[in-house]
Amino acid sequence: MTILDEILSVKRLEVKQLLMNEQDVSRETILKRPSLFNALKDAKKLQVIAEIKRASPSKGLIAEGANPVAQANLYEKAGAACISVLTDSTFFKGSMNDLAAVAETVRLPLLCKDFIIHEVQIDRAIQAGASVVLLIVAALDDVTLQRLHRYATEGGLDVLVEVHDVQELQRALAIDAKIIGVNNRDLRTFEVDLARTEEVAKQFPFDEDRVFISESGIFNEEDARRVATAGACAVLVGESLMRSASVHASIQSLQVPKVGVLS
Ligand SMILES: O=C(O)c1ccccc1NCC(=O)[C@H](O)[C@H](O)COP(=O)(O)O
Repeated sequence: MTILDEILSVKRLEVKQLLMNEQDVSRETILKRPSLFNALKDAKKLQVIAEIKRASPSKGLIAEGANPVAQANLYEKAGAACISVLTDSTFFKGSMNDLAAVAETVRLPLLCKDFIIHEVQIDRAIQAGASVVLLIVAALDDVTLQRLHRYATEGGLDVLVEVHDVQELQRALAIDAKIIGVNNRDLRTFEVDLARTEEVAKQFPFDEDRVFISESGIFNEEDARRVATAGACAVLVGESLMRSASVHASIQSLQVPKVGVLS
């Protein structure tokens, strides 16, 4: 059993619980946030999606006592383009309360980073103030992927569709995903390799309608330059920012010039 299988079995139980309380769920959101797609598309420099990450299956505790609101404020002041909040509690020690608290303070696009398998989780993300949700291709069959993508888009959300290889990229393109991220972390071995971004980039249809993001294992300017050279317009960064002594300096160092891939 892979870690993703383990996580998904917990998510199925969580969804059952959420559905028992479904009458509480509305798709109301309080604040309209800027579009993540536009923020990434128009920027001249590599953009940073800065993640609030207390712990992870691969690294254990990273910053257990971190205050998500204080961290999000640091990210916003340092020039992050989007804040990502890990809301899973079992494996990442996050929560929907973290997301809701961050939503009250920052005005940036806000990503609910979880393992979404059902519409009810999207409703909860909207309710907590998210403007972006993550759909992981490896976690979903094609029909469910398309259904959840449409549901989130119709709910006014941006959707980050995560892939690990070229096959998954083709599945993301088949549903016309606009924001596609390559996760550099192998969810079976936890091995991180930025070559994943480079491999997928070779088959990525760079055009005005799509943005390409590199996720995981970005620690320094050299990493940022490498994925920017491959065509990424943004990086999603958790651990290195959570451990950074100067979030401002770290984020600034990742904002390297974007490399034009459009012909
Ligand atoms: O981080 C993990 O160990 C992990 C394990 C299994 C599934 C997902 C996992 N991480 C989620 C993420 O996508 C990362 O938090 C995100 O890309 C940031 O990665 P990093 O900068 O390496 O912390």
